Amino acid sequence: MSAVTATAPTNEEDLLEYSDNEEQTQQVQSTESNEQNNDDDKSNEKYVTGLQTGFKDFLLKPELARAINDCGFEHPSEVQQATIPQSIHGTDVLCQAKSGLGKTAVFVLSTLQQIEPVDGEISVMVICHTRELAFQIKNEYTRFSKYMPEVRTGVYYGGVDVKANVKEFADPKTTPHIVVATPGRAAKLVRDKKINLSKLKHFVIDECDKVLETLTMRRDVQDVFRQTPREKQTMMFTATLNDEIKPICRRFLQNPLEIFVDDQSKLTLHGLQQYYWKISEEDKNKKLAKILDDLDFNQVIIFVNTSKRAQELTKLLNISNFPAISVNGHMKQELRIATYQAFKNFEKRICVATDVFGRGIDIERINLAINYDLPTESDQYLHRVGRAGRFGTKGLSISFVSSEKDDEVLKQIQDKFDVKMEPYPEETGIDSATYSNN
Ligand SMILES: Nc1ncnc2c1ncn2[C@@H]1O[C@H](COP(=O)(O)OP(=O)(O)OP(=O)(O)O)[C@@H](O)[C@H]1O
Repeated sequence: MSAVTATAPTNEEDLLEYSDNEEQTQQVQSTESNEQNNDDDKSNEKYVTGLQTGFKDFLLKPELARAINDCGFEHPSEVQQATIPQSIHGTDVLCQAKSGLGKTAVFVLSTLQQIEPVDGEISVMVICHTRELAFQIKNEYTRFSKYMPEVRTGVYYGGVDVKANVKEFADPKTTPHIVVATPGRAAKLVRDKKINLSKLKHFVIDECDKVLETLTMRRDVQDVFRQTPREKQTMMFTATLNDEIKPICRRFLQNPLEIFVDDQSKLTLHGLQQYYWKISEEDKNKKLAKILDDLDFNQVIIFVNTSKRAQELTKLLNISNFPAISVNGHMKQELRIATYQAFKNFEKRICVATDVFGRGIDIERINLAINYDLPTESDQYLHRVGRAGRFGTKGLSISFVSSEKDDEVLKQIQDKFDVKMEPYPEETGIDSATYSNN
């Protein structure tokens, strides 16, 4: 991980001039500014650096310090150490750091540290790409603002009646100080003039590469961003950030602290064993059943590429006595959130999901991620398998490879992230001690 401070001037016009085909080149004046971050390069194997910085060194509000303690966080992770000292003072941030090492806490703690809640004023806006992730981030705010009862956080996403949202924003006593939203719903509320962002102080985009790469989402975010004051803190986070998307991110930022993982191999999760299994499409169900029978997993997430396949596979698993649930885009919104919650609460151990669950979702007990369908691009693979092995824990991923296209993607994954995936050892199996955290 390397950190640089960058001068990336932006103004409202810059954003208005956006063109989707436009490639912007930023003149970045970068200086290696943070020795601690340079040291991190060498200790990348560890998720907490040897410096043993404690959360108390950040001099956070006592209410926050107590909540952190209640969460059982002992030491800040590498990315938290590299980012929080500046982000709590209002510096803009563009941060890439590997999956599961606590990027969420960076913006949740930084914004809660700085917030001075005023009735009727929205201070913080967090945008992310899926409804489940918005819901999860809202819960993180609830967890960390436990001792700040005056702070209200609300979550807003499509698929639910907008009227209830509008009612909340109409009354200063119920208007949230912190809004967590998906781009479409946030833009709708802004376009219909139902929310007032003129007092906004912090703007956060989680999974920023995904949000800004997808044209509809990017347009929605721009519409929302334009309604916010120029003077504010903007922070962006992701595990994957390519060179095409960086300049687009920078357009929203002013003099940001930038943390990048220059060497993609460092994105590999060290606690995660990764296997592939070359099989035909027809054999997938049989082999999946074998894995579920043979392995001693805690919770498993099985990724497929379409909602229809998710539904069919879930049905089949249930018929075969593997009690499974599914989260996919073909479900009613309330059921999607309820299912996410049930899985998070360990009520079911097997979840079949599309990429709705492919990024950001944090379920502690998942120690097995299966790509029943391999994703079509390598970055998405990294996000998916990162659902297992959270925060330096052990985990296992198995990816079915069943077409020429899959072969290509497998090669890209191994080259890009410099990871040597082994064929799944069907005969010998895998010692559960190597992927189980019990
Ligand atoms: N300092 C810490 N000590 C212990 N646990 C932590 C700490 N920071 C974060 N965690 C926990 O680690 C898990 C992963 O954090 P989080 O979801 O923020 O990761 P992330 O970096 O956003 O990952 P992704 O890129 O997959 O979205 C969460 O369960 C979180 O509560």
